[in-house]
Amino acid sequence: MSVNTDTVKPIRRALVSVYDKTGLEDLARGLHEAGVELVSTGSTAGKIAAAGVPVTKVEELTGFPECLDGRVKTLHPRVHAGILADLRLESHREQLAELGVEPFDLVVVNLYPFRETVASGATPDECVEQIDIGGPSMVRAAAKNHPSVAIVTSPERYGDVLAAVRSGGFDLTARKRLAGEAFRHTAAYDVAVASWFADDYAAADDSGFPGFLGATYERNNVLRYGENPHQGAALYVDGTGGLAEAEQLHGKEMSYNNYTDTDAARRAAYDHDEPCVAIIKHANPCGIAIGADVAEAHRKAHACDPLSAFGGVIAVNRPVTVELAEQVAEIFTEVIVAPAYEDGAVEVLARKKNIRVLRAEGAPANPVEVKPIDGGALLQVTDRLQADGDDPANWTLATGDALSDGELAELSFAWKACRAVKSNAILLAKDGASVGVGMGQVNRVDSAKLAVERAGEERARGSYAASDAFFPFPDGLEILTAAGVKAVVQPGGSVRDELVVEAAAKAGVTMYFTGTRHFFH
Ligand SMILES: NC(=O)c1ncn([C@@H]2O[C@H](COP(=O)(O)O)[C@@H](O)[C@H]2O)c1NC=O
Repeated sequence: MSVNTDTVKPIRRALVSVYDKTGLEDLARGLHEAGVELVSTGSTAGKIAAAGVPVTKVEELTGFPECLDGRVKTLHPRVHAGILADLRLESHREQLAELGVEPFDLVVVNLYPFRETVASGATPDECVEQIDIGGPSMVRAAAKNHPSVAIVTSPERYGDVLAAVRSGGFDLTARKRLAGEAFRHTAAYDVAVASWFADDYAAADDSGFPGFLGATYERNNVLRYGENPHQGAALYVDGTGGLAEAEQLHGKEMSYNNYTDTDAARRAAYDHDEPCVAIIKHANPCGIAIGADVAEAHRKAHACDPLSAFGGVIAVNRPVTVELAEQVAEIFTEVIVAPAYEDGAVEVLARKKNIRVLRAEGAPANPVEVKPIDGGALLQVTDRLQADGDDPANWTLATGDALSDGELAELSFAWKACRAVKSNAILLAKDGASVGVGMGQVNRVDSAKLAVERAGEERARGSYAASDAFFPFPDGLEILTAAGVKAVVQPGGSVRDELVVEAAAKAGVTMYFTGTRHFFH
């Protein structure tokens, strides 16, 4: 970054008050060596002094002791006038001189660990005690007064501070950027506090939904474009890891559509406890399968619809083996995402220049989903196969012979895999693999036709069928029975269930009701 020497402001006096003392000693030493006078609070001053660096305690400056267990330390006009004086104004400079207050050129503050304290399961009183008051006041004051003061809120910036001090100070552009970072820091902090009050400590009702929805995201990177080339787009992260912060081990930059498909792929693959591979295009599975290992699961998933799998996004719920990598390297694939890669697997995948290889640990974990709508947002608890009806032990046999354990496992796989398909969804499965998927149709009959057509006569016969929602009429089901499916699982609950059950019985097909629906839009 080029420095504008006209606006560079030398740093002669610094106020340092930090909870996280990482890098503090080196910072203090560096500032002192550059001739900067240091003023500091309680244990920060203690650590600086212990490092052999001269430091003035805030209480010497204010003439008032730190009190109330640290609740009042820096909340004093001698501190805040020193931070807030606009040194461009003669009147402010004169008032400081009259009051005997010396200005600060640099403020270094980081805040009490409120979020971490809540996450540790601390008592409400302990959490409240970790709401920093004096720190944000100083940070906001210094950020507001960036024409005169530089504000630093992260130890990661200490290197920049020392470089700036040695070269004469920060210029206005740098001080503005630091002020922006500082306001983001306090804004995120306040959102965390307000959310804790709204979610937990002082929830307005027992609906389970907070009265206030606050979220803070940092821009991670600007993407080439959005869903289409005429739409600008960028990726933001919330600091919880997941796909948004996945490590890219190889390949071209991720696109907007790569992210949405990879998200859908991980959602699908992690629904299964067994080694699973999901191949996704336009957020729908063109193949999903479980296997003894991930290579077998991939072969089965790919066989579902090899034509559509071209240019797909693959999610794996186990480490990628070299065997799987060899298979994937043979097929044009946009993205592969997995929790880990065995030695040599990335090298095999990297033979293809364009495939994006991502490592994202753990299953998708967002407990709630927020969907923007015009003028607002919808929030819902994330669907994670958590309903009673997702366990075959709770299914009701609506008609036909009860399935054996092995057959029930097949039907259960179809039920889980069907959840990954956009509604209206019908999925046919055999041997732990999808063989025909009917997705995104505006009536269930067409979804059934699509699933049967994609499976082909041979694969449809004897397959296990799942429907994400009930059959409103027998017609959709009849497409499946005519194709010779062995069993069907569906939520049930239609006013015409009786007719649907009758049609299944007539065809000699076993049908289970789950009592649970899995719309996915
Ligand atoms: N109350 C105050 O006047 C006050 N002034 C600064 N602090 C915080 O005290 C911490 C540093 O304290 P110490 O130097 O004692 O470790 C910093 O995180 C700072 O944000 C304060 N603490 C909380 O509000």
